[in-house]
Amino acid sequence: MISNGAGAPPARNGTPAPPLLRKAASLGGSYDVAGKVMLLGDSGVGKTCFLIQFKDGAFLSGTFIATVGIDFRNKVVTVDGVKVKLQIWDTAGQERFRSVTHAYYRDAQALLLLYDITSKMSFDNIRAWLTEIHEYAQKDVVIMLLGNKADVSSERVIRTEDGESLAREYGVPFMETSAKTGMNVELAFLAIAKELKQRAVKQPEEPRFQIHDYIESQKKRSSCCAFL
Ligand SMILES: Nc1nc2c(ncn2[C@@H]2O[C@H](COP(=O)(O)OP(=O)(O)OP(=O)(O)O)[C@@H](O)[C@H]2O)c(=O)[nH]1
Ligand SMILES: [Mg+2]
Repeated sequence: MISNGAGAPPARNGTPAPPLLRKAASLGGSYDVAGKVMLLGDSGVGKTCFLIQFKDGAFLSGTFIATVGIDFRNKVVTVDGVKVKLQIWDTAGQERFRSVTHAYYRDAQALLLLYDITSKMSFDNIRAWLTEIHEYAQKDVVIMLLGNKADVSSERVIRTEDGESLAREYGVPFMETSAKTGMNVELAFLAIAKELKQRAVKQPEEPRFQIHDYIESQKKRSSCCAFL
């Protein structure tokens, strides 16, 4: 069994606890595993709304207030009986804050890279974001590509297939999301939590968690686009 974080986790089968798990326990608090997730993508794609939808189940409509610099929220999710504390960093998409956010890439275990399905520019900039990620993030960082604002089908300019093929090219999982309706928002974070949990507490006989397969089997698809 895994400790609730109040003390050192017990050794399983005589093997010491993996580093992520040990670190979480030594920090105290009621969780078993901790990990840092960063939200990335152009200004206005919906990163802050995506985080608020996950954290509070609410949608920030009305005037768009661009994030200044960087901010974070914590949320603990339970996956397969293990409590995973996600420290979610919400970055500013505006170019002038780029040097501030670069400094945070190195510490992140997972990156959620968003574009807006109603903005071609935000989609075209994904390649540049991936170049930055490869430059500044850890080699084994988990990356997920998300096409946000899937609720606005009337203004869609990026087809689902375009997102899928870009994700395939870079070997990253993909889905369309909506910070407004909540579509696939929780799933994105749960998939990350499952991956982090597996990395921290995987038993030798346990099959490796396949994030691509998990997302493909769980994701909801937006019903639209037949006309595109
Ligand atoms: N319809 C719809 N609108 C959204 C969605 N997500 C965000 N928005 C709207 O898009 C605008 C920008 O959202 P933010 O979450 O502030 O964008 P951001 O990516 O955090 O932008 P920066 O902080 O500048 O990087 C706001 O007006 C939101 O209400 C969505 O899924 N659907
Ligand atoms: Mg923001």
